[in-house]
Amino acid sequence: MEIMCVRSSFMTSIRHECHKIHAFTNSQATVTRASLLPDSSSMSSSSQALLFSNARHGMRSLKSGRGEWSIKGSHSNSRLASGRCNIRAHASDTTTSSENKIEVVYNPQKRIDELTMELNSSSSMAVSNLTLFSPSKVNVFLRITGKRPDGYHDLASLFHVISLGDIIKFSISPSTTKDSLTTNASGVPLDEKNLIIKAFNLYRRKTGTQKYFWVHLDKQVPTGAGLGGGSGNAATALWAANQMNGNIASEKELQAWSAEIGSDCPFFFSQGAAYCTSRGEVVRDIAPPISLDTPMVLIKPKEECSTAEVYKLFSMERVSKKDPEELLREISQNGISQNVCINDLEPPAFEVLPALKALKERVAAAGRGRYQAVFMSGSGSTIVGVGDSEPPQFIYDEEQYRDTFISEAFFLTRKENEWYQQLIDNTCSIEEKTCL
Ligand SMILES: C[C@](O)(CO)[C@H](O)COP(=O)(O)OP(=O)(O)OC[C@H]1O[C@@H](n2ccc(N)nc2=O)[C@H](O)[C@@H]1O
Ligand SMILES: Nc1ncnc2c1ncn2[C@@H]1O[C@H](COP(=O)(O)OP(=O)(O)OP(=O)(O)O)[C@@H](O)[C@H]1O
Repeated sequence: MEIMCVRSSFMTSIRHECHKIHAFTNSQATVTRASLLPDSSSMSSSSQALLFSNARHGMRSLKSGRGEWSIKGSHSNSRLASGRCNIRAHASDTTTSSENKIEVVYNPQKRIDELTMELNSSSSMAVSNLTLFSPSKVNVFLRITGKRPDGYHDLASLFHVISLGDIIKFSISPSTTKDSLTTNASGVPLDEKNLIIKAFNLYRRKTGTQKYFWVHLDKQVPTGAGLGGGSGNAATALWAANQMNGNIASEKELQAWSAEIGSDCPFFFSQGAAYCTSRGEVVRDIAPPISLDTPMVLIKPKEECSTAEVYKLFSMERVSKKDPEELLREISQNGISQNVCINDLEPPAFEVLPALKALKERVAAAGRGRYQAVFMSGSGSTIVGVGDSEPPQFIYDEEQYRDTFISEAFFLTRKENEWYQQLIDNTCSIEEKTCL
């Protein structure tokens, strides 16, 4: 018997599946012993800890008066990149003389595939509640190739979705006149200026639909960070509105419409890695050029960078001469390196925020040999170190960096007809890498 669960609802699933074990062994008998044997050798220690703790909760909640559930296995401290989440569980019914063992293999990716198929087969049915992960992005390189008459700049950039993201809960509102938005974050507008509300207005205008929404935005991505958090929210809201209206628009239509909200929005309708040109809205999907299990650290000082202000200070005299197509080829063939991670917005951003230049230089110097590349994302103010999930020690030690935002992240992709999924415990899994 093979039973699978989705990682994000691991605890619920394990409870459910343990009930099945119970029923399978003997519906009258009390299952008195079960053990979980995680395939721990291939999991990172943080994933193991989480699985062990969730498993314990699941088991405890099942424990009958006389029953005893236990978990076997031990944590390994080694941090291993490939995070298979298969777990083998043996349940035995010791009220009978024979040991009745069942193997339960938790294969999260298979479960995700299964759920996706279910969703696809009912894709014309509108849902009334939806919770989605809204990821952010980094610009692995960002070349500015010209100034346009409309005030925007032409760019050529390798964008990649990353695992740092917000959680957004959507439901259909009884209102026929307005959307309602709440959030945990201060400083994020809750009115028509919010990119989520802009996305709903756009969706209704384009499709002629009349549904209004209740939304709660649980913000984890800092604003003014060059991580496109707001743009990701807008793309996620368009996706949600479409789901809640029976998927009447195609992904391509959502992508094209989203350019009216912001230059970064259409990218989120790629599958996670894309070469973007024009003002950012011309999106060419590419195979992820960097291994998805490559860790990175995001370091953002408390000061924000305004995108408009950075572009205002930009000058074509300070740009790199490297051909962006060449940069893309190099990274696809040889992987990420400091040479390819060029961001033409660094000079103007460092003018807006002089301390950012020093931060980038210090991270690069302190992490030499540790990070394959250190660069600024978008218009700043996030500095990204690729190759390690920890910042250099001075970030923790020095008073000036006390309110610095620090997060580990991984590169992330999605499948067609599916939205991005949150990585459990922010840990990359090998299944996600092979499902591309
Ligand atoms: C820096 C990047 O994040 C790189 O991905 C993007 O270029 C910015 O994209 P975004 O935040 O979606 O930007 P938008 O909301 O479209 O534009 C904000 C402001 O940035 C400037 N802007 C933006 C994009 C672009 N290609 N050229 C520009 O000059 C414009 O002054 C614009 O008024
Ligand atoms: N849903 C939203 N989430 C965050 N900010 C929003 C949202 N809607 C509107 N905003 C406004 O947009 C500003 C920029 O936020 P955002 O997180 O997109 O910045 P960013 O990371 O610099 O984006 P980009 O990389 O696209 O330049 C915020 O200061 C906020 O006032």
